[in-house]
Order: sequence, then C-alpha cells, then structure tokens
Amino acid sequence: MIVSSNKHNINSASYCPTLRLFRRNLTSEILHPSRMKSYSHGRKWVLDILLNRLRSKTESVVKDHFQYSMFCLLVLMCFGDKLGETQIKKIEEVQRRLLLSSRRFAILNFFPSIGRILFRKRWEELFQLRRNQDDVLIPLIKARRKVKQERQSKMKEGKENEDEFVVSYVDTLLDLELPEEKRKLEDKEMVNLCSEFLDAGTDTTSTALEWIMANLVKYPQIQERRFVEIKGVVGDGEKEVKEEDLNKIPYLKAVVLEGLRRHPPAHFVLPHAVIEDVFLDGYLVPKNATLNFMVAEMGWDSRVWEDPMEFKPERFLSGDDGVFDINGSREIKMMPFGAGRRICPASGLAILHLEYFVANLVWNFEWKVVDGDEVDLSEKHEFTMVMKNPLKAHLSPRL
Ligand code: HEM
Repeated sequence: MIVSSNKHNINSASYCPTLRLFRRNLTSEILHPSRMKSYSHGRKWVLDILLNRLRSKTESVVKDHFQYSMFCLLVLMCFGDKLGETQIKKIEEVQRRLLLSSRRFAILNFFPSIGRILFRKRWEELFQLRRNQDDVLIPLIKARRKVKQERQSKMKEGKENEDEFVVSYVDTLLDLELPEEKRKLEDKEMVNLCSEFLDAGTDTTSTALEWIMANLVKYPQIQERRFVEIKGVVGDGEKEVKEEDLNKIPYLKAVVLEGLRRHPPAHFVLPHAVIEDVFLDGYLVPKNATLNFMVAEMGWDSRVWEDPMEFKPERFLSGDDGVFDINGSREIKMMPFGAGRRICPASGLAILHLEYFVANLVWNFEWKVVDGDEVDLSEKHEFTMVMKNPLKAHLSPRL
C-alpha cells in the first residue's frame, strides 16, 4: 500500500513543501548515531537535575520531573546551551500553551476563508500564542546565529577547535537552503521546526518513562533483577550508569521495549493519506483517504503476543538474533514509533534516553509503592496516552 505524507495540520511544519529536506537534515545532522554521542554531557547534566529534584522528597509524584528533564534535554539539543531554569520554564510555558490548545485550533484547518470571520476570536488567540512563542524562541535563534558568526571568524584566524563545538539543531537550520526558492529559512520558519522538535520529543519520552517506572514499582522483582544486572556492569561507588554500559545490560533494553509495547505513548500515528487507490483484502481504500494504524492494539494482539496484557520483559530476550526489529523493517509486531518512511526519525534517540534514564533511576533509588497506595495502570488521553493517576513512588537512595 502506498501511504504518503502526513495530512496537513495547522500546528505542524508538515505542510511545508520542503518537509523532506527538513527530515533529512534532522536524521543526518542531529539524530545520526555519531552526532548523538556528542550530547552525552547534556544527558549527564539533565540526569543530575532530575536526581536532585527526586532527592528533595522521599515520596514524589514524578510526572512533572520527568517532563521537565526531557524538555531540558531537548532544549539543549535544540539551542545548544545549558539554559537556566527561568528561561527553560519560559520556553516550556509558550510551548505547552500552544500544545494544550491544539485541539481547539484544529477547526481552523477547515473553511479557511469563511472561518476567518466565523472563528475570528480563535484566530486572534492562535496568533497571540504564536507571537508569544516567537518572542521567546527568536532571541535564542539570533543568539545562536551570533555564536556561529563568531566561531566562523575565529576559525578563519585558526583559533577555534572544530572538535570541541557541539552542533545544535538550530545550527543545522541556519545552514539549510530551500532548494526551490534558493533562500535560507526565516526566523519564524525556524521557530516552527524547533517547536515541532520540542513537542514531538518531550511528552512522548517522559510518558514512556513514567509507564516503565510504574511497572517497575508495581513489580519489584523486575526492578530488583534490573538492579542486580546493572550492579554486574557498573563499578561500586559509581554514581552514573554510563551510556557505554547500556549495551551490556540486555534486560534493560527488554524492559524498555516491553514498556513501549504495553504502553505506547501514541495509540495512533499521525494521520496519513493514501496517494493512490489501493485494494486491501478486497476493500477499496480510495486515493486521498485518511489512514491510521491502531498502534496499541497491534502490541496487544494475542495472536502475536502471549499474555499480551502482562508486563513480561523476558519476551524480548529470546529474539532470533537478540535484536528486536522495533522499526518493523523485517516484520511488524508492534509499531510504537510508526513504520515506513514517515516513522519517528528519533526512535534511536528515544530508546537511548529511555535506557539511560531508567537505568540511572533504578541505580540511584529503590522505587517502592507508597504505603496505602497502589500503582494504577489506567490510561487517560492527553497529548499522549498518560497514566490516569500519575505515578507516585517512595524513593530510597541506594548509594
Ligand atoms: C518514546 C518516545 C517517542 C515515541 C513513542 C515517538 C513516536 C512517534 C510516532 C508514532 C510518530 C508518528 C509516525 C507516523 O506518523 O508514522 C512520530 C513522529 C515524529 N517524531 Fe517521535 N516519538 C518519540 C520520541 C521522539 C523524539 C525524542 C523526537 C525528537 C527529538 C521525535 C521527533 C519526531 C518527529 C519530528 C516526528 C514527525 C516526523 C515526520 O512527520 O516525518 N520523536 N514519533
């Protein structure tokens, strides 16, 4: 079946005709494995922020801490600097207000001309939110442009060491040239792309992290097995499970995959369109029909998965060659990141983040259910499928 571009959406950059160029830029310049390594220092910085927040209370609702940490990490990758809390909160506020209103603004996609009159107030509200966003993000883009110019002149003088510089997402956007129009991106266009980057990566990853930790609280024996496995790899007294250690902990990867199967943050992918008539099982799927996939149900299919509603990470330890095909290149048994050419471009980054944070959270704390409470795995639909009753845990430092 030929499934193509995502449907147009007023809040996304996907209506841009040069989307493909943007996607290639993202995957080859920022999400390429060699580049991802250069953000290790950022991950450690964010881990310290998260651990400090968790240390300050023994019993904690962790959702906000997870969300904030994932946001800090993406802000760093996007704008290249370790910004202070006040500035990060400002960015978070403008982003969240737009994100939370996105459903109310969806109607503006329809009847654009008459809608300008019918929904005048709503349009004004949207423009105001976009102006607020520009006011916060454009200065950061401008600052990055200045850093780039200064670096270029230093390099000309032979004073700058190329190896020490960590490229941010904005740096790559400053270099892009639109092939058709033969021009660089305007600041507002870069705001769109940065916004997509921040929104697409924050709640998805923090929601997955919360679901995984919830299962580790609910099933202490799984948590203990993880801890013992990490102990066999990380030296005594070592505070951090380092990125290079993650591959030596197979049960860790299995827990993350099981979390994504049982609780995919997105129960559907972005709406796609069929670009030509297709017959499927005798049914006609007409050209331009909107198409989606029931991501969660695929991972819960009892014809494919034994005891699908149980949390059993071991099922991922017995793969043919030990590597589960999460991107569905050989077969599709689950697709938390989508599949095919519009698959989430950051699946590798997301899995790295999940493994790194889950490992370090278990290494640093014993996570227990709060007395008189129980872990409730009911779901609620927000931007992602979140825990209806957010995870609250009792944390005892292990080190
Ligand atoms: C556990 C974490 C994540 C999950 C479950 C997830 C899942 C998804 C899904 C289901 C899609 C739609 C695919 C489709 O329409 O076929 C998507 C798209 C996307 N994701 Fe992710 N994602 C995650 C993390 C991230 C991160 C960390 C980033 C960025 C740094 C990111 C950036 C994107 C972008 C830019 C798109 C749109 C791609 C396009 O339109 O071509 N995602 N993601």
